[in-house]
Amino acid sequence: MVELVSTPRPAGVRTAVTARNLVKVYGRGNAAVRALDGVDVSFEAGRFTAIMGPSGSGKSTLMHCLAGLDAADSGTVHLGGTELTGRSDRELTRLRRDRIGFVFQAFNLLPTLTAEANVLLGLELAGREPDRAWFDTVVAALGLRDRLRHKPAELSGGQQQRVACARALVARPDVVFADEPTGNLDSRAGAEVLGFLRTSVRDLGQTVIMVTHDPVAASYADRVVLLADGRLAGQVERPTADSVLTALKNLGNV
Ligand SMILES: Nc1ncnc2c1ncn2[C@@H]1O[C@H](COP(=O)(O)OP(=O)(O)OP(=O)(O)O)[C@@H](O)[C@H]1O
Repeated sequence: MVELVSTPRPAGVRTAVTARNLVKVYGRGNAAVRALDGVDVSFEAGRFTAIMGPSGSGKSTLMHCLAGLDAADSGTVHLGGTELTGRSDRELTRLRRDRIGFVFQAFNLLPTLTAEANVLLGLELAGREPDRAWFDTVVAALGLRDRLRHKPAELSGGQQQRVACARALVARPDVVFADEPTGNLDSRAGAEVLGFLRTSVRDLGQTVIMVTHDPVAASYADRVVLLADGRLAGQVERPTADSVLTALKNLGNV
């Protein structure tokens, strides 16, 4: 284990997502890869956690299993008090729709819809009425008020990712999963998106779990969880870009 700084958990901290002894194997026989090799990890509600590790260490696989996008071979995942493991695709689709927000590297906006329609699409598909006051809060926090009538092609990459963040938050999900959210952005636009994710945790009480390769991006989080070879390899509390880089170097892979 590297840089394992443990801080006492304040009383009353809720756990948003928990994985226990998670195992995921791709392929069979000699070609089998243990992408997750018994991962035990918890993510506290109301905190911003980054998942880091070398290429191939299992970050995406872990995130997909935590978010109910992929099924582990064994072990359990709980979203709050709800067990995700063993559920049908239909139940998982509903759980994701109702309780999880996603921000992907490639934005994944619908090109024919305006920014506003993209933000509200998930609620519409779920048959839920938007809370207009909350919509306004999220749109204002992301600086999107004068961009709502634009289509994605008329927006910069940073603006498109801010629309994706608004779409993730507008349904007040239990947790937002962000997969390399700044991977397609320049450093200024990336800093804006990370600053917003940080604000959504601090001011709006959101829970964010982000996969990233970038120690600077990880420094916006409250905690960094490190993976190596499909296993938990340590964590860094109150990370800085330097402390994250040191922790990664101590894994022997940078
Ligand atoms: N669909 C798949 N079929 C076979 N092997 C896979 C599949 N998906 C992932 N793997 C393997 O599982 C391991 C973990 O992959 P994963 O994508 O979770 O790592 P990662 O840490 O997200 O990597 P990166 O930082 O490069 O995106 C790797 O060895 C990868 O080659």
